[in-house]
Formats: sequence, C-alpha cells, structure tokens
Amino acid sequence: MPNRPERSLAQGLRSVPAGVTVRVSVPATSANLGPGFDSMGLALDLRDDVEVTTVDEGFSAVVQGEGAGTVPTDASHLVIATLRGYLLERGWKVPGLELVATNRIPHGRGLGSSAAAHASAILLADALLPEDERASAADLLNAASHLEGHPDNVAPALTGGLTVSWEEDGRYRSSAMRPHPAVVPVVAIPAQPLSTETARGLLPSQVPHHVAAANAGRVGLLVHALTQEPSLLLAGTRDWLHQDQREPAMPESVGLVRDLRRQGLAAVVSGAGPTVMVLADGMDQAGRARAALQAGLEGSAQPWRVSILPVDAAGAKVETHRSGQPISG
Ligand SMILES: Nc1ncnc2c1ncn2[C@@H]1O[C@H](COP(=O)(O)OP(=O)(O)O)[C@@H](O)[C@H]1O
Ligand SMILES: N[C@@H](CCOP(=O)(O)O)C(=O)O
Repeated sequence: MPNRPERSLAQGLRSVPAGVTVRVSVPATSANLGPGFDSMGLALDLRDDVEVTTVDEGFSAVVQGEGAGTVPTDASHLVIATLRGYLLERGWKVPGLELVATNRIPHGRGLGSSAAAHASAILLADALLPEDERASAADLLNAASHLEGHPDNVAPALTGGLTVSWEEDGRYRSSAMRPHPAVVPVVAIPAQPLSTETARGLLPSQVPHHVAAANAGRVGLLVHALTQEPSLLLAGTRDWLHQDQREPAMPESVGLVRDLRRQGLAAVVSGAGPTVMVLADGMDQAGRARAALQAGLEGSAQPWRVSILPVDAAGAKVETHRSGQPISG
C-alpha cells in the first residue's frame, strides 16, 4: 500500500514515506505588549511560508528573504532540526527532507521569527504524520512553546489575533481574543538585531511586590483596552517589568518608546526588542504615530523601516500533499 509507514526494527521508529509535501504559513507576532511579559501576544500581517518534501535521503534547505545567506541550509536549519526532534519524540523518523523557506519576518527584531520557525516545524512534523497520529491544537501549542521557552509568541502565531497564555503544571495553554477593530499596530524595525537570549539575560531574577502588583493591574487594563476600549491603550501598555531593564541593549528603542508615550501614543518595545511598536487607536492616530516614529528616528545612525502592520486574524495555515493527491487544508 503506497505511503504506509514502515517500522524500523533497528530503532523501533516508524518512518514517514518519501514523496509527501507539506506547507505552512505562520505570521509574525509581537509579544508582551507592554506589561504582559511572557503572556500577551498579537499576530501581525507578515508571514513566513515553509514547504518541506520528504525524500529518500539528505537534509537541505533553500532560504529566500530574511535569513538568506545567514541561517544554515543543512540538517542544522532550525526548522529541519526541530521537526526531526519532534518526530523522534513521537516515535517517528524521516529519511530525508528538502525545505524551501520564504521568510518575511526579520530575525532578532522582536517580531517572533524564532517562534514562527518553531511553530512551523511542529505543524509541518504533525502534518507529515498519518491522520490518526496527529496531535491536538493544545498539544501543538504546548510543544512549540516549550521549544521557544515561553508561549507568548507561539500562541498568536498559531491562532492569530490577540492571545493571553499561561503555564500550569509544566504545560502551556492559551486563550485567543479578537482585538477591537480600531487597534492599528505601527512598527519601527531597526536594521540592527538583538537576540532574545541577550535581552532576557538583562532581566532581574526578582522584583519588588509593588512592581509586580502594578504590572498585573495594567495587564488587566490592557486586555480591556485591546478588546473593548482602545482609548485606554496608553495606560494599558505601561510596563515596569522589562523594558527599562533592557535599555542598555537597545537605548535608542527604549528612548523612542518614552518619547512617543510622552506624546500620548501607546508605544512599547515589541517582544524582546529592538523593534518599537505603537498600538494606535484608529487610522488617524496610526498616521500620527507613523509620522512621530519617523521624526523621532531622524538622525539615527541606522536605517529603520516604519510601517503600519495590521493585526493578523488567521494564524497558522497548513496544507498537505501526499503522492499525487491534491493539496488539502
Ligand atoms: N525562519 C528561520 N529559519 C531559521 N532560523 C531562524 C528562523 N527564524 C529565526 N531563526 C533563528 O532564530 C534567531 C532569532 O531568534 P530570536 O533571537 O529569538 O529573535 P526573534 O525576536 O526574531 O524571535 C535567528 O538569528 C536565527 O538563528
Ligand atoms: N516575552 C519574551 C518575548 C520575546 O519575543 P521575541 O519576538 O523577541 O522573540 C521576551 O520579552 O523575552
């Protein structure tokens, strides 16, 4: 029977057959949104598209767009390595893979590129398995979040929209909400990257009780502002937990956030930075935010890309193609 997995007696692993193609499209995400450190996230309308085809042997990647020329193109490519690791955990192996990535999410800018890569790998691996072996959406979220180390990017990348995520007994969970249609994200993306690992290394291991309490209050307000009352976004995006602490690694970004907030705009550091994002209340304010970002960046030593980046409501999309059959969603 074509495409039936074979048992590898040597390793006790079942093998995904050659000739299966799966595609995934995953959006960029902005995590934290001010006070919601490691919990809040928003999907943005900018996508990485990744296709893998199983082959008889060898692991290779063709990378177009962001990361081309810098990320590995062999078995150590993040998506290939993650996909194989996940299959192994599930008791499966793949003899070889050809991967084609069309990347639009810039790397190391706080827009969730590594979360998109981890989510892509888990979704692709899952789609390579027979239907009766597929994991639930909750299990996929949990697996990808563990790989990323925190769920705030992975959750909106999978579901789209606005998410709040949490961890309970070692398992990551998330709930998705529809942001108010007036909310318009405006981003300023610098040329110079900053790794999330470096930015996380700047955070203190403890904070005073009153700081934790103040941030918790603003997260509650943030959910209300993002879903019901965008006029409260400036107050709802106030943070004391991580943005100032990371200033040494991105002084320009944190200074810009302060400057914009003094002008009444709900500016935040996107994820671990250094991208700056304004959550504008309507298109008029989004236009003012774009102009304020451009003015604030005049004279910067590096180029910045300033643009409106609308909310993505769709989240991740997966397509599978098995030996001559049409692609199915
Ligand atoms: N699509 C991808 N393909 C391969 N590697 C990737 C991809 N996206 C991210 N990475 C890896 O993750 C790193 C960026 O991760 P990180 O520092 O967490 O920043 P980000 O805020 O973009 O997620 C890149 O430098 C690269 O090594
Ligand atoms: N909560 C994390 C979010 C990291 O997001 P990224 O897009 O920068 O990877 C953090 O702030 O460290």
